[in-house]
Amino acid sequence: MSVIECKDVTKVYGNIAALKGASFAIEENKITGIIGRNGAGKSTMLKILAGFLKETSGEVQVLAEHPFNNLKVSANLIYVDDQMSLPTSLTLSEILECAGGFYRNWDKELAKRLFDYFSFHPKQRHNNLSKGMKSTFNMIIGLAARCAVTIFDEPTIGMDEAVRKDFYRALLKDYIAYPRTILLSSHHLHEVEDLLEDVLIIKEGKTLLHVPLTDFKEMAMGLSGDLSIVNPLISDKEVYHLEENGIKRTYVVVENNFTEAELHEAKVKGIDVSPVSSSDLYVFLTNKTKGGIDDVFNQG
Ligand SMILES: Nc1ncnc2c1ncn2[C@@H]1O[C@H](COP(=O)(O)OP(=O)(O)OP(=O)(O)O)[C@@H](O)[C@H]1O
Repeated sequence: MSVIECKDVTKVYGNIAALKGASFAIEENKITGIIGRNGAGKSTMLKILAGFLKETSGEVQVLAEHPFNNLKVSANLIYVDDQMSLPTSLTLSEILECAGGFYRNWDKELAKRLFDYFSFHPKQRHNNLSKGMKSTFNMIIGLAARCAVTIFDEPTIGMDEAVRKDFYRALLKDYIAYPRTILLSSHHLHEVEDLLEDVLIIKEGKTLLHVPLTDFKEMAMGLSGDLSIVNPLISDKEVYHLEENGIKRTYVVVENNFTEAELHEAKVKGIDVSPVSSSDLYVFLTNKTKGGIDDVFNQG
């Protein structure tokens, strides 16, 4: 069953089109990674799902309701980012108490255990926390709320390496014990891929791809060797990336629908065939322009 459905969703801010017709459906009780480069439209999309922003056009349904200013959606959904606005007059322990009154599945014990584990002081105030500590505290609220739809928008901003690892572990453990629909946005596929069931890639305001992570991992193959030999081998395949290494050598990343016979032929002809990591493929698919940073320094 789909918990979230978007059809042709657009969002325009002044003269900037942040979303240009995004369509996808998210199934219940899955962890989906919302992955995309800076400015791709991830936060805009997630804020629309959370009901904080209204789409400019298109259809959005969360828990079978239109989310904007919707009480059913806000009672069953939590959106966690680094700008979560929490009452400045309350101490951290008072904030946790209030959250307990708001979210009906609130796990007080879990919140307390995480609070102690990360060494927060009950009398501290959210405003005075460091960047990483704010993210950690927000994550505690996001996990303990146990909302049917839980959105973490780049939740690890500012967290050090050890805390990040703890966060991902806590998320996975709690999800296994209490399955729910979790959306986790990140620029870094490699950092979150062990957690994800599905990956939804947003590029320039549109959904580029929405597939199980296992499929994504096998989607591409890299071939490197003599250009004149590689070219005929890939003539019927979609090319995701092309790199010229020297006058005749090329490295090309293409869709992986090779037959055993084709792979054998490539190897016999001296072509190196290698798998492509999901994070490399993600970078290739989301590159804005052909070429790379080196081109900036090779002008003139
Ligand atoms: N409130 C706003 N007013 C005007 N433009 C905005 C606003 N919020 C976002 N944008 C623009 O919309 C586009 C998408 O931004 P968004 O924050 O959704 O992307 P993102 O994928 O979350 O980016 P990042 O990974 O860098 O956080 C960008 O061009 C951004 O500058």
